[in-house]
Amino acid sequence: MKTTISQVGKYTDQEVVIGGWLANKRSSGKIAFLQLRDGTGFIQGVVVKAEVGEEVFSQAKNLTQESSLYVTGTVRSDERAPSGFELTVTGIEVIHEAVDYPITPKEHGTEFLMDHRHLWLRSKRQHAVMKIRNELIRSTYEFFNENGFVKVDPPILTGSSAEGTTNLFHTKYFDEDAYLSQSGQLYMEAAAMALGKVFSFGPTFRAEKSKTRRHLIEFWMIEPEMAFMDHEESLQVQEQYVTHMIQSVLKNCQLELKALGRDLSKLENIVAPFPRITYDDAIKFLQENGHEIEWGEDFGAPHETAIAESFEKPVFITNYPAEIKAFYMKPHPERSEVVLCADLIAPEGYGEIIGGSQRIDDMDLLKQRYDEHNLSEDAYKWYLDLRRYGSVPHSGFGLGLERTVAWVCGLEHVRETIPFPRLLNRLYP
Ligand SMILES: NC(=O)C[C@H]([NH3+])C(=O)NS(=O)(=O)OC[C@H]1O[C@@H](n2cnc3c(N)ncnc32)[C@H](O)[C@@H]1O
Ligand SMILES: [Mg+2]
Repeated sequence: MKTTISQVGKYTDQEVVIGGWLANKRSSGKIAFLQLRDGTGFIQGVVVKAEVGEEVFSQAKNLTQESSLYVTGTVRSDERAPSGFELTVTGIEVIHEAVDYPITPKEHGTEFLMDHRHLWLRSKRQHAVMKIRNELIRSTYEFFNENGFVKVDPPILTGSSAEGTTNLFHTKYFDEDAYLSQSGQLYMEAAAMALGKVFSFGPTFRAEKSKTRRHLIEFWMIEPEMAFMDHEESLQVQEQYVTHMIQSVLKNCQLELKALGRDLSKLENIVAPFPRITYDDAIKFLQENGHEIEWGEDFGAPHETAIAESFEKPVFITNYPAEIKAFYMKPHPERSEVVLCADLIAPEGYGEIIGGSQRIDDMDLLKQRYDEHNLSEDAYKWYLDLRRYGSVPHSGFGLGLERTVAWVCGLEHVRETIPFPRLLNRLYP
């Protein structure tokens, strides 16, 4: 019976054929242990010379790392195995012999691994990260579909910037200037006026010269937008969404979390509601704890980490100064110097995973912001039309997928959270 490693449990004590690769091997004169992988998982194949005879045993002994092969064997339950099963090998058919596979079982430096990302992706650790990334994506669609949101895909090639013009990727659109999308938000606002509650999921681009463990040049963002919902209602959607994702990973990715050595107690208590702290109180907290920071300044990574350390769940920091936030954010009704926004800061030093706000819904105020931010009325005329024809209160947010993957997996750097990371000075492979 041809099957995959993830399905062997259905064939205990039966003979199966698995197509895969040799991830690693150790052997003695009488027995060989083959670490096999097939993309769906990992399993150990045991080859006993006395049982398989000289020819098969010699094949096993001569197998090279990452050679592709078909293995025939009997599935055995084994509670010591991570998957709960092992294979008693009875036959080997080599498909293609891999010679001198560069990523050997010994330690390798980061740059070496990044230069071989197209192969590094095969390792058990990267496999676990990609499976958790997949679960975060799957549970995202599940949450928004179950809550009446419609998937809408904003353009990647745009003529405008949502998050300021300092980190835009320019390109030509025939004879016109164009930019790779920094955020689909403005288009999602138009979609929300047509469909009520919408969400996007796609790549976004920031030409930021930030060389930190949290910054990618190309990253994937989930951007929900909700007509008739105010700032607080949006925060409730955010905390329910993050809760759903985390609990889904805990339910469906135990094997992968174990492979990463992740402390599950750090994730088990991640359930709504999440704490909220105002920007004002965050500034006071930092000043009282020895940080040199004045009201009006933005938070850096050390500030976010210090604030988050006071909480075991992600914490919303709300109502930042208007001066340090984007043009589209709605001013606080009683304090025009702050805006109705929030960043969601993950625990354990993982920093900002969500940025969101209630949007300006008044046309004159938005026009005033265009002037203040030197935005071209032509490029943004369509965005103003959303306030000209049936404007409504509306809110939305953007969750960075890779930062969320880093937090959930307990990873040191976002480079491991995306199949082919684009970092400062890295466009290969
Ligand atoms: N629809 C919205 O309201 C989203 C809004 N226009 C926006 O882009 N907000 S954000 O710039 O804070 O980015 C949102 C999130 O996107 C992530 N982000 C933002 N920039 C990056 C980089 N450079 N690398 C990785 N992840 C990044 C991070 O989690 C942020 O919290
Ligand atoms: Mg932000």
